[in-house]
Amino acid sequence: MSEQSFSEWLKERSEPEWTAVVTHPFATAITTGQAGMRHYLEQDFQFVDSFTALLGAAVASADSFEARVPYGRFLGQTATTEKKTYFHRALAELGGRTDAPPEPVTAAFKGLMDEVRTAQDYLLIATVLCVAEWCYLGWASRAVEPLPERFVHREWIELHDGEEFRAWVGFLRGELDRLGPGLDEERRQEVLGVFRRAVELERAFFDMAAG
Ligand SMILES: Cc1ncc(CN)c(N)n1
Repeated sequence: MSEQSFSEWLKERSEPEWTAVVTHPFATAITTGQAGMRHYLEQDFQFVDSFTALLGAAVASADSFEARVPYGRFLGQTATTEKKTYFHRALAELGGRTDAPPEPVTAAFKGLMDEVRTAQDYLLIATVLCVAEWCYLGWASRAVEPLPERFVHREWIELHDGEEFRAWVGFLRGELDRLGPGLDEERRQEVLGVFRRAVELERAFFDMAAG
C-alpha cells in the first residue's frame, strides 16, 4: 500500500455510506438539540451491552500488553462512569426504559458484534470498534458552539468528542494501521467487508432513530 493508511483506505472504500453516517440528519439534529432521543437511547442502551462485551474481547484477544491497556481503560469508563450514568439519567429524564426490545437493526448490530467477539478475531474486533467510535467522532465533531442546553443532547455530543475521545479513536485507527500492512489480499478484503457492514449498520441505526 502507498502512503495511505489502512484505516483511511477502509473509510474511503466505505463511501458514500461513511459520509451519509457522519452527516446523517438525525446526527445533525442531535448537535442542534432537535433530535427526539428517547427511542434512540433506548435502542443504544441495548447496543452498548454488546459493545461493552466487545471491549472485553479486545482486552482478551489483543496481541500485546500495550494494546490491551487502552481497551481496559475505556471499558472501565464505559461500564462504570460517564456512559452508564448518562444512559440512566437520560432515560429517566425522557421517560424511557432500559429494557426496550431491540429493533431489527439493533439486533443486527449486536449480531455483528457478537459474531466477531465469539470468533475472538482481534483484527475484526478492532475493526468494528473503530467504525463505531470513529464515525461517532465524525458527527459529534461537526457540532458548533454553543452546544444544546439540554444535557441529553449536550453530554452525548461531549462523550463523543474532545481530546480523550480523539485519542481513543486515534488508538483504534492506529491498531488497524499497525496490522493492515501485513495482511494478504484475501484478509484485507475480509476486514473491508466487516468495516462496510458496520458502517451500513450505523447508517441504518440512525435511519431507525429518525423514524
Ligand atoms: C450505534 C452506535 N454506534 C456507535 C456508538 C459509539 N460508541 C454508539 N453509542 N452507538
